[in-house]
Amino acid sequence: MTTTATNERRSAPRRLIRREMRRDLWAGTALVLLATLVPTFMGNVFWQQAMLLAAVYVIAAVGLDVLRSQAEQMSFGQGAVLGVAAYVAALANGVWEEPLALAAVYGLLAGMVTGMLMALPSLRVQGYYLGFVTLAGALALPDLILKFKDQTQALTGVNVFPVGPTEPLFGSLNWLTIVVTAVAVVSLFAGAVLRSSSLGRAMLLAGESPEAAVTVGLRPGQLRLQAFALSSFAASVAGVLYVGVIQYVGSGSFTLALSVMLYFVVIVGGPGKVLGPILGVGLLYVVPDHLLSGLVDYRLLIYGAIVLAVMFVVPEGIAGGLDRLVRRYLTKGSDRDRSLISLRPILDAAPSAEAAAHDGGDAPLLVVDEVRRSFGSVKALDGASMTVRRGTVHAIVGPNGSGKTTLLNAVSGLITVDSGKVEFEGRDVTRLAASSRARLGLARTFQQPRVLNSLSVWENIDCGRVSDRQIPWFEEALASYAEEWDALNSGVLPHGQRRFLEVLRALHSGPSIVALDEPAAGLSHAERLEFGQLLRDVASKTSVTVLIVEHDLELVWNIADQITVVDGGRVIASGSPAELRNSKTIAHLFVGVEHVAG
Ligand SMILES: Nc1ncnc2c1ncn2[C@@H]1O[C@H](COP(=O)(O)OP(=O)(O)OP(=O)(O)O)[C@@H](O)[C@H]1O
Repeated sequence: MTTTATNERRSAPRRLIRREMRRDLWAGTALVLLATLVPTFMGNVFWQQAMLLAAVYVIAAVGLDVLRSQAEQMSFGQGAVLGVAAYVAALANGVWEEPLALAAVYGLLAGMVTGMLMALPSLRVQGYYLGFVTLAGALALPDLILKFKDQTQALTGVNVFPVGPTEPLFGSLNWLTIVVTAVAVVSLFAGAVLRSSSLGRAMLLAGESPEAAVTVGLRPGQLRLQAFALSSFAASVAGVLYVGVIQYVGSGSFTLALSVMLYFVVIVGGPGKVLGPILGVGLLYVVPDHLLSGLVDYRLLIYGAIVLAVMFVVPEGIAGGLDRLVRRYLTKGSDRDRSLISLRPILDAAPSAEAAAHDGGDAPLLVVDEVRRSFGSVKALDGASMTVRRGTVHAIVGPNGSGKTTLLNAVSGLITVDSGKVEFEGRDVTRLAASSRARLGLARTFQQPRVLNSLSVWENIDCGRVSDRQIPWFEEALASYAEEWDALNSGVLPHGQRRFLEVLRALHSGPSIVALDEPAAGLSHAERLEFGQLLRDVASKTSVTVLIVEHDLELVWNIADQITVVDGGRVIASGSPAELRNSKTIAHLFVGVEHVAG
């Protein structure tokens, strides 16, 4: 068999930061430097402090953006994490009289613990439910500070005098200004590096489609916790720096309004964009609090109006809107002009000896034994059994609602079964999670291709690759397209090409079997013919077994070695197309089969 475990490094495009982010990173760096250093060198202490606080908010917003747009998690509690870190650092230095460095460490630890406590519910709930849980954290913090007023000195607040860091070095320039500015710039770069990394792509896939993520071996819960840890770290760093800038914390310092502002900063600024946090902080903090300082009591009202206006005009946020404009007017040519993707030349690169190679001899690759699964009173699988041989194209067919997709889900582990057994490569995987099955070589595609439009074609193919399994010649052939496909935006791919992309992604994980759910749905007649031949070649040239659920019987009859017919959750017939062609048992299920089979 060609699938091997190897530590060879892939010859994929390697870059620390995605090309299209670099311009924004330099612009963001320039904006941060200008905002903090111009008032500093002009000796304007008021604006110096205002801009340092804005930089602190940028740091927290970059972290929240990782959570919001990379991991697709909703948190309204970022202000509380920042607040706990700030409060503990202030208490440690101002009350317990610990040195500044140790106080900062206490603050960071307290913020991280708070963030991770808020993250735990993300293992069970997501979306708005998670948002509400984190909102409770943001609501509770001011009350908790008051409740423990003796310990928190809530009535007087805590003053901190970071003498060393605020000592002038040159004019108004001090270490605090240098550190806050540097950390804000570093946070922009760190966010961009994360987005460009395989970890960032894995987070994105797990956030947008947890189902697709587990089928390439990712663990979405773990990735969500990692995203929370990163964003909590950013908020905690921001909290500690907040104490240096404001030099005071009190019960009213970290109200819900702070969490709301940070969330809106991300949404209004442009989720997933380098410049988003900077533009968001500019519009939602600097404008209402300083440029319109007389209206500060109407802060929430101003936020609301700005959010509504921006969402109406540029739903993708200001940075997203700017990006669209730049693409439209400044980018020469477009992805639409490029040749799109193809599997054919890659499969044609197969060495001729490949077809015969199968580890494991004649032993079946996959055995499904008497599997049952009910949804309420519906018996989706009612004792279904099936044996899939290596290197074959094996089709599952049956009428609508007969249990085909459920059978595929039981095989790939996307659902648990009530009883019965699933064996893969001789191993009982019935109780194994989908991600673990994927790591063993069980790949999967979906009825609706799970393609991440914000990533390039190559990044989508390479998305969340977690094991070292690979088909060496396939990787070599694929790598020759890596540069070209890395420059191709997957958002422009038509439906049929998105299917190819999913198959490429599945094969890129070096599977023993690839399970495809209705791959021909939505394809034109010509595309179906091409796709059928490609699947045939996948089985014969890569030794990867193809398990396919399909309604298109013409396709099935033309490419399948074995067909399993499902009805009412049971397997009612199984055999080669020749064996099934004249079966009276199933003829009534497929009007026109004989005609199709010709
Ligand atoms: N998550 C679920 N909750 C409730 N019922 C479900 C669920 N998944 C499947 N079912 C039911 O189980 C039965 C089998 O569904 P399944 O999707 O496996 O059929 P199918 O053969 O793939 O159908 P189709 O060809 O229309 O895609 C159907 O009655 C369906 O309504």
